[in-house]
Amino acid sequence: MDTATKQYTGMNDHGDHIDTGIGGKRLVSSHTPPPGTFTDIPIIDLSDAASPALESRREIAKAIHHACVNVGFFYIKNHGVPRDIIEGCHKEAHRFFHELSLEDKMELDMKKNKEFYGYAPIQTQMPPGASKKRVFESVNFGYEPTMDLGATGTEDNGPSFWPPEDKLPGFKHNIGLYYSEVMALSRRLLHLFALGLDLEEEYFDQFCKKPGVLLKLNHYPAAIPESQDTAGIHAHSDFEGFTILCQDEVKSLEVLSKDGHWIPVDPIPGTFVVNIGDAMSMWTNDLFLSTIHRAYNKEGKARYSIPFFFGADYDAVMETLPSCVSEDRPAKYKPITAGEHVKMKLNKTYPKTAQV
Ligand SMILES: O=C(O)CCC(=O)C(=O)O
Ligand SMILES: [Fe+2]
Repeated sequence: MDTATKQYTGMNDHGDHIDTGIGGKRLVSSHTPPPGTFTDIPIIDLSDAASPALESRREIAKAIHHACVNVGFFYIKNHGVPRDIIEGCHKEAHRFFHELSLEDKMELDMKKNKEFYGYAPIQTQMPPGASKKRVFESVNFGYEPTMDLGATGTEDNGPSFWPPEDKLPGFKHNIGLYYSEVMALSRRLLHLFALGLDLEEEYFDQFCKKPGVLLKLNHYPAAIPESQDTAGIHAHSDFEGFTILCQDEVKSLEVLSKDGHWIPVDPIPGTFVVNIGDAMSMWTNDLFLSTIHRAYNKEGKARYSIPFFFGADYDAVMETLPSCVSEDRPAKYKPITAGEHVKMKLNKTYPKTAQV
């Protein structure tokens, strides 16, 4: 098949609706979008994110707020993460997936880690109890205060599985450089979210002392040996507060618009994609959209992506934000700790008996 016209065949999410992670339904339209339909993901310039002028910060916060309410996805440029550190992280992702044997990778098997850190392989067979195969491989690394310049303590949320230094020298160091940068960027974004929501700029800091964050390396191979499957990740919303996604140059990612159309989120050099996750949607009483997205192999090429999921401290109680409730908009969600919410989702996504 011509790769340019390759159809989406990978996963069973092409019905007339998709369930969100928090009890809602999103329609999927079978019609092409009418002319004038919003199909662009906004690009927000963060050059002034740390400007001493409150008005400049407020301008950016307004643009972010608008994107969160209307799309749930936006690109950020001039985000401050050095290019060589991003390239270094991509290089390490490549080394992880190609220089380690499957046996080495399985030493880090996520099924053996209480916190869902570690490696999850491609599945060529449907595992018992699973509703979907996992047609990509990935590895997750949890919060480490040594990789957080804003850390106020020295505790992690449980140890990650890192590949041994003699197997992949320099891996942890280079991933750590990227980790620290996206942690710092996340903390800047939190201030902008707060400002846009008419809260004190530092409002979220109290809930993010030992945050539930996860850096994930994804590899979607060009072809899966002995399988008809194409690599991809099925339509889903992310669980945490928000995600900072670093893509390579291969086109693959799509988001479901409010009116039910799949919109490409093609890579733009020098940018990250930010998307709202379920926790932020709950926290804002559904004001911010945790948008359904998927990635599949449209170009017939191997692809790597690096999402960084940012969630509040596991013991932080997410109670609907004061600026997001009103008489016409009563609170929809009961208070829940960020940990309870995320663990419930992770348990469903990666059951210890059958990873999906
Ligand atoms: O690979 C991508 O572009 C998206 C990955 C993703 O959505 C995820 O890992 O949650
Ligand atoms: Fe995702």
